[in-house]
Amino acid sequence: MRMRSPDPSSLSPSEALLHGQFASWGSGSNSNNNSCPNSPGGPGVISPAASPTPPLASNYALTLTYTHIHIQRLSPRPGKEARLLLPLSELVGCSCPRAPAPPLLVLYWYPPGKKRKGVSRRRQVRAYLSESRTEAERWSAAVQCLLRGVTVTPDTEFSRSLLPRPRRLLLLVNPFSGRGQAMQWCQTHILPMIREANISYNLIQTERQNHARELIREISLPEWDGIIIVSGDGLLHEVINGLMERPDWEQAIKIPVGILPCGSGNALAGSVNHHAGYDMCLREPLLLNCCFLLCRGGVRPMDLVSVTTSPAPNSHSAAPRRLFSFLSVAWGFVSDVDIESERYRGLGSARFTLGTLVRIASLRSYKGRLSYLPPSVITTSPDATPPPPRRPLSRSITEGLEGFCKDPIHRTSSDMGISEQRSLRRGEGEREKEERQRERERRRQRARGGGTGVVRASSLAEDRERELEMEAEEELCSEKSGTSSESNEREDCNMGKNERLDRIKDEREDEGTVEQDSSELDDDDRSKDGDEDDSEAVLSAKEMSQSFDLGREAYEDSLQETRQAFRKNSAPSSQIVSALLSQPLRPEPDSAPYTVEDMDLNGTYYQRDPYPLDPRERALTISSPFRHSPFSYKPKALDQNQNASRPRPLSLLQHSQSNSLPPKLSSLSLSLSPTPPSSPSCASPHASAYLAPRVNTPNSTSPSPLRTPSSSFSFDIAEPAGPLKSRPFVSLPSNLPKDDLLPPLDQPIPTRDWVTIEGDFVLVLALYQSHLGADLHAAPQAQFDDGLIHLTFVRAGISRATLLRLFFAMERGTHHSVSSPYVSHVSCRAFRLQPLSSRGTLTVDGELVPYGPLQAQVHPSLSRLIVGDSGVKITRF
Ligand SMILES: Nc1ncnc2c1ncn2[C@@H]1O[C@H](COP(=O)(O)OP(=O)(O)OP(=O)(O)O)[C@@H](O)[C@H]1O
Repeated sequence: MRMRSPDPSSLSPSEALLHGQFASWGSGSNSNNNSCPNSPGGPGVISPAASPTPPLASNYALTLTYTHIHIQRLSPRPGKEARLLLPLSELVGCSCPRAPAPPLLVLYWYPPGKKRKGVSRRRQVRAYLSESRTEAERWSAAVQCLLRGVTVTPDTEFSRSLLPRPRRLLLLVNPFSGRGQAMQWCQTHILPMIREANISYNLIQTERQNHARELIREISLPEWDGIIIVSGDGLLHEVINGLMERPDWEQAIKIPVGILPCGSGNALAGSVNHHAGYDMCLREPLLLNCCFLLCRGGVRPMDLVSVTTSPAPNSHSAAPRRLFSFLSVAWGFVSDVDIESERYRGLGSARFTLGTLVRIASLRSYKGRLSYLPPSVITTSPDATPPPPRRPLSRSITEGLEGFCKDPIHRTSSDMGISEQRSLRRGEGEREKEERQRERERRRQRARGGGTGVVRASSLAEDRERELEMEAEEELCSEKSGTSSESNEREDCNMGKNERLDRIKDEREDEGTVEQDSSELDDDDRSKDGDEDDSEAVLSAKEMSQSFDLGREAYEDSLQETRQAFRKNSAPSSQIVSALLSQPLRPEPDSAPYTVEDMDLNGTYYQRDPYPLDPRERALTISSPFRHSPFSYKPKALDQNQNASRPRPLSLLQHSQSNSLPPKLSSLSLSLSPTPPSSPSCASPHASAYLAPRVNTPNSTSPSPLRTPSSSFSFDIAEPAGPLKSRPFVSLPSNLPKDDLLPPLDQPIPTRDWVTIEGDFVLVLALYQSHLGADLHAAPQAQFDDGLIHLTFVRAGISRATLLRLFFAMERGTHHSVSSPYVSHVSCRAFRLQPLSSRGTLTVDGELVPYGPLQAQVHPSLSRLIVGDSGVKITRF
């Protein structure tokens, strides 16, 4: 029992709404208990034969204020210790069971208790026996009035008639979500609490994909006070889109929606939990927190993002498709992990951790173009008159590049670490070198007059990252020095290290005179000599492979152990990763080292797998993504090995068969054209010549506008990574909110105010909630209704160690302090993503969408989310 001051007798009469005397019920001490006072029958099933007064009854004085119930034991042993202050904010409800039950005031209290990780609520039912039924009902009505936000004063005559009608909720349960526990948790946790909060409900189990979407399109909404999803985020995606497909979408989308987390990611539930001020938690503690907040009933506005995707390849219509998203758009690493980790679904949320490790071990990158509109730019419709010319608000990305970057947008990326110079053909090296020399001069002049400092910061971070990698290599070398058979590798290691040290030294010397220019110097040095560059790349690939190679057995053992650990307990990511990484990260003596096997004429490395994985997990490995074409290709077999024992949602089975590897790509470069390369035509049927890719053969130095017949270079809309969710075609209402910041998907975006980055990406993530999963605090600054899309993008070149650090830090939301020039976090109001790699996965709210150009715009506060008492703009439902 939690005894707290103040003394109820010290309350001023103006604070007290009610005061009365009660006797104990049940155990006699009325101490904490987790059973209903009417047990074993549960609330409202009281046996009249039950003894109302135990042998040693206690007496209590109860005082109700606006915020608390003060409980003072009068006998036996009155005194300071016999006081309890019960905050109304921790109650979900109260009741007065009907006759023939005794006249009881029953309080349903869910105080938060500290757990090893996060908060766990514990149900406590406290029952007090009143002198009369009228008195018990008066108290029950008073407490419920306060919980429902009814205005009361000390003069109010409390009765049931003051209470608004009980709330009615439609619960939609996906019985297959997460580990398939949704129905069980309904019985054990959700329905009992909802009943205690005096909420009436209808529960519908979904039977198939899109069932919820179809239901929501048809039902009469005024009958419901809220629609609650008992599942993962995917079912809410269906509900939101079902609401937006209704002719009355404007009212429909205002119906409060809530989520009770039973999925494996539970991103929105993680955000709700976080904004309520609770520590990160998973599984039942998270469910209890969210259910508690639902019963409290606070609602606040939530932004929705309108996403326009390319048409599905097999669809009749060639028109882009529009859908509404409440959570995220992901491309590359994040969507790959989401889709590929379906095979570990039995692990619950740990599937993402395992998926992350697997994907980090076989890292891929994707060529593409990302354009976004920063939030401070006030832009009207693209058709409207352009605003007066002013300096673009594209901050550091284009700053410092004026004059350097005339038309080819992809060069702007070099300032942020994309360093596309490294992928330039040798024939272009001289011209580039001269250009850079001139730019260096310009920068020197600018540096004398002050500058942004952004470039400098990036280069330092890059140095740090290189140093860290060298430290890792050094460790590896020193470990290897114990084994004589690997002396050649040791030499390689040292050579690579010395070369790099020299290079950093050179750069720093230059920095002594030119503060802001390190990234250019770095690039300059790198492109100094094509031969040197190549050999260094080979070395680097070798070093990197050594650093991160996991031997087959070690990996499989650790995987096995990790899986066992997962089964026992769905631990937070960091514990899981430690379990996995506690295995020595050394190559097995027998296993072939992870080396460059071959290099084709285009500079594409073919590598052996870092470890002979299950063929399903075999994937690409990047040696040194900036230097040459990043991809080497290993075909990925379809996942034949799904666990058939457990019924699975159709979409999950489909996802699990995704064949999402990028194809073998020769080194690509884009022909340059004066036309702003911001149209997504690369993947549209109306592809423009300026984006036509060309093959970089040794003899082809000039861009060819013609398409190559090679299928791997086809930029027509590619097959999606896996079969897409079959959505019945529903024509959207014509008066949906317009994406006034965006032109149609097949037209170029405005050049003014937009920022475009082109290059090789490891991931692009657009998030509008604070969490990407219940334990991934990926956008700490995000609010439900901030009117912003929070973009994180990671460019190729990032080391695996840094990427892992980034995800670790994301658990605590501290990843913005992970300094790497390859990682960027920006906010925007609209963006366009144009994948230039012909294969990959794109997800919206974790659901697969057609792979191809996609664009999105935020629509602030379009919907309403049940969040409990957190936040300021709360109305009750
Ligand atoms: N009864 C059902 N049978 C098959 N599929 C269903 C059923 N109900 C819902 N679905 C679909 O299952 C997919 C996954 O659902 P959901 O996202 O809610 O769970 P999850 O994937 O376990 O959770 P999370 O997204 O948090 O990982 C959704 O695309 C949804 O449309």
